[in-house]
Amino acid sequence: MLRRNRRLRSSAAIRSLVRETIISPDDFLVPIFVVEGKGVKEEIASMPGYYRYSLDLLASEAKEIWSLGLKSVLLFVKVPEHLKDNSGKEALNPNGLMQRAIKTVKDAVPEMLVMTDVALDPYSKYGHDGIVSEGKIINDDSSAILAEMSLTHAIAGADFVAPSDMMDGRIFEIRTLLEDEGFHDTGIMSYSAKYASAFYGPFRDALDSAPVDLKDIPKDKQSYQMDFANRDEAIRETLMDIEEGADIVMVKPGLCYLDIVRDIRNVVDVPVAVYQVSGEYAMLKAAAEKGWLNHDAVMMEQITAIKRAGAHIIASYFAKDVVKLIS
Ligand SMILES: NCc1[nH]cc(CCC(=O)O)c1CC(=O)O
Ligand SMILES: [Mg+2]
Repeated sequence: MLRRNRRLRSSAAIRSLVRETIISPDDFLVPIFVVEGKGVKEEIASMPGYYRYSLDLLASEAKEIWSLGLKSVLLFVKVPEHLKDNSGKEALNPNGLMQRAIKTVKDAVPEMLVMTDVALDPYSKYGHDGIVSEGKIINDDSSAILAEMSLTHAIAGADFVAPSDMMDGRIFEIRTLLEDEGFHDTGIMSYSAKYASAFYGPFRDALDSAPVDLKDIPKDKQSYQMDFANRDEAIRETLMDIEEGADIVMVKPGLCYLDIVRDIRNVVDVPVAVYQVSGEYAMLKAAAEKGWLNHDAVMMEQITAIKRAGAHIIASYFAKDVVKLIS
């Protein structure tokens, strides 16, 4: 007898009854960009509708995010030029912008889950995620600094640190130092399979954190972020991070890496996060502004695809747009 699959598509009611992937506010991690100053809410030119906030406005933004039913934020800072060097000194400042941002969000919304980006690029005069010496990013020295940086975040009250640097062994370094210092409850969301992607452009504009064009300074991050041609390598990277103590693992970017998301989801027993990055956000905003794509329809299709591929958690600049649409 003919199987009539269309019976399960014949009405909105049956389609919603059999729908396999449902989007909820609890799926999202909301990235927030923080800057020094007062009363600052500045739009990022390449990310229409996304802003950098000074601490006084960060508090109200956190409250607004919470009021929308979003419970988790991922903090990033734009560090003043004069504080950037090749040592990560400012990253370790207990009264640094990130450390103050953590306290600001926690004071404003104590129940908010606060995660923090851990990498040196915003603090680096060279725009790299680690210490640069003789044309190389020095892995072990950078990992040690990143562990100290994570500790300052934990002391400031971060619930999770999110190392986005891709140094080998940094998860072990971070976990060991947090345990030694008694921060048994501070989690690690590791950017485990992070690719050397061209989709980070708008983010680097937002934080002024791109690699500089100087002699003996690598022009890109390909010696530490992964080659986008590689698939099996992502499993090795991810299993290593779990072994070293990661509580959550991440694939990044999102849309062009859904095969990786599914591969990882099939082999791990920890939550899988996916970062729908700034370039993915900018693409849709630009096409929608041109009237070439239906913003909300494509946004929901992209977010659903990322979750369908296996993401438990989606870091997305669309988070507020989505929850306003689905509530
Ligand atoms: N290491 C810092 C970091 N953390 C998240 C992103 C990109 C996020 C985005 O593009 O939305 C980057 C930029 C980079 O690695 O160069
Ligand atoms: Mg790794």
